[in-house]
Amino acid sequence: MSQEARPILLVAACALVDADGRVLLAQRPEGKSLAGLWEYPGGKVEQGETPEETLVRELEEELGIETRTACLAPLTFASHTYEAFHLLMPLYVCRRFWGTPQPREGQGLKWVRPRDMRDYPMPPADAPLIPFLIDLL
Ligand SMILES: Nc1nc2c([nH]c(=O)n2[C@H]2C[C@H](O)[C@@H](COP(=O)(O)OP(=O)(O)OP(=O)(O)O)O2)c(=O)[nH]1
Repeated sequence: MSQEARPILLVAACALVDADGRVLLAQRPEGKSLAGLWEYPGGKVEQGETPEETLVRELEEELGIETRTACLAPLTFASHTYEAFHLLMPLYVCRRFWGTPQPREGQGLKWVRPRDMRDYPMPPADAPLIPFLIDLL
């Protein structure tokens, strides 16, 4: 696919942080692209949504937790070219949420210290974001 034809895909992602400064990673289930890799919860920004609204929706759908747009602080972003699209992915930090994350879509879940994240294979867009979390936490 030529550079011009590759669309930009906007995906909002969230580093949920617990009281011990650990970040929740979710393992992409079998059958999805990038299956088995550990990612930040989130998803595609739908028409008419802000990225913050996307995250409030996705965190509820994927993990069964509640948060608010005001509880999402922008940290950094990924800009990465995949075969079929160019991913633009703002990464937010959320320390204030209600409920305990549940694997509602059959995904693996793990609370991980940022310095240990390199032990978890992640999509290529995600690894460059780890130092920002190490600095923050
Ligand atoms: N949610 C999330 N998606 C990520 C991360 N890193 C990364 O490259 N992605 C990519 C994977 C997907 O191509 C896209 C997010 O799509 P999605 O999570 O909403 O939808 P999906 O699982 O149905 O994806 P797909 O099977 O359609 O590719 O962004 C990440 O840390 N979190």
